Amino acid sequence: MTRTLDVSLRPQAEAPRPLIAVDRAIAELRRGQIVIIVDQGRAVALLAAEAVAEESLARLAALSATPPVVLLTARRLAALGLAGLESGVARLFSPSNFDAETISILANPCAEIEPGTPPADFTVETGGIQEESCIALAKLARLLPAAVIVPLSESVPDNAVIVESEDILQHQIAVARSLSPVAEARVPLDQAENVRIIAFRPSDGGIEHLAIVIGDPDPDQAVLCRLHSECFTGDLLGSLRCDCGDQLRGAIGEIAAAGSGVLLYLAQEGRGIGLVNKLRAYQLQDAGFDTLDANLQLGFDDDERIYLPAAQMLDRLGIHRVRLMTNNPAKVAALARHGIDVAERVPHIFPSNDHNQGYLLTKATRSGHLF
Ligand SMILES: Nc1nc2c(ncn2[C@@H]2O[C@H](COP(=O)(O)OP(=O)(O)OP(=O)(O)O)[C@@H](O)[C@H]2O)c(=O)[nH]1
Ligand SMILES: [Zn+2]
Repeated sequence: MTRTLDVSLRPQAEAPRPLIAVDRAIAELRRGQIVIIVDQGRAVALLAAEAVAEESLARLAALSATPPVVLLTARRLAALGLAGLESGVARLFSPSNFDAETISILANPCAEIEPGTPPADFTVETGGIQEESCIALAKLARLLPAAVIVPLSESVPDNAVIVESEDILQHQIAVARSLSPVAEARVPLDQAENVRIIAFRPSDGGIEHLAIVIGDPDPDQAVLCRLHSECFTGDLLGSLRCDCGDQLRGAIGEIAAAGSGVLLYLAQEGRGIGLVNKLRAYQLQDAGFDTLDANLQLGFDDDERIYLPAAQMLDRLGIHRVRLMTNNPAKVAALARHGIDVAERVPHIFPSNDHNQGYLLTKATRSGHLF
């Protein structure tokens, strides 16, 4: 007798305090507000570089006896041709103090201002845990990974959100672990009639991921499975810059033809950098960078995704062994690390077009994708 997936929906668990604090900090940062980050009792006031204007920079500077420090990733520093750091986050000091325009040039290769040469008289230091958590927060907020901080020497501004470094650095993992199914509905698709969509919500109030369950997968067998990272442009608009639309519809068709399986629709737009940053990466690609170098120019790693959310969803669905449809060996390795047995990698290749040939070639030659 075959078993069927048994998903019990539960009321949403109350979020632990650190998850709430980080979620609030993300929202504040996205609104261009100052957030306080505390590490071992030391507090800094933080603004996302993207949100810096003369006015907000002056508000930040007024909170401290020492001038603002710009934080950039080692990737962005290298892209700017400034003396390097192997990895991690750099603290930049300027004897002439930073103005908003300089910060924009430093943070954003797509800045709408005349891209002058950034002043060369910076001092660069390696940042620690606190600085890394500041950049991690900007990334969680799907902003550019660049920030401005001051050590807090005045009292904390009214209503400021205060968050611990450690809570920021643990956030992605804590959020993934908190994912649980909150809604389920039957949604017949043109390629597959017997389909259920199950929404998984994290307890921090963040974005949901979806499991698209096709047919009745038997959890005692290796389940045919696709992990699909959200791509607004490819999935919804049929963009020719990538292969995502074909891969999404192709996976649904192949799973339906095989009888059953699961597609996880993961909220990881732009390999985890968010839609706005992906559009910036496209602008850089039109200026000659490939898909990986465009990420690095923006200060990101080439791929910012983690697969704990996917493993957690599979676990909640009672699926522990899969046949994974992917060309990306890193996905196979990541799922295995998180305790899912990948019995087989099933290639998931579609024809290229004039617009995505370079993109696919880069994936094959530089990202280890197997075509
Ligand atoms: N940052 C960035 N993301 C992109 C770009 N083009 C597509 N994406 C995103 O990449 C994700 C899809 O990942 P891919 O690298 O195409 O493929 P994969 O998921 O690693 O591997 P497969 O399982 O073989 O498809 C989606 O989230 C897209 O939004 C780009 O130029 N820059
Ligand atoms: Zn895409």
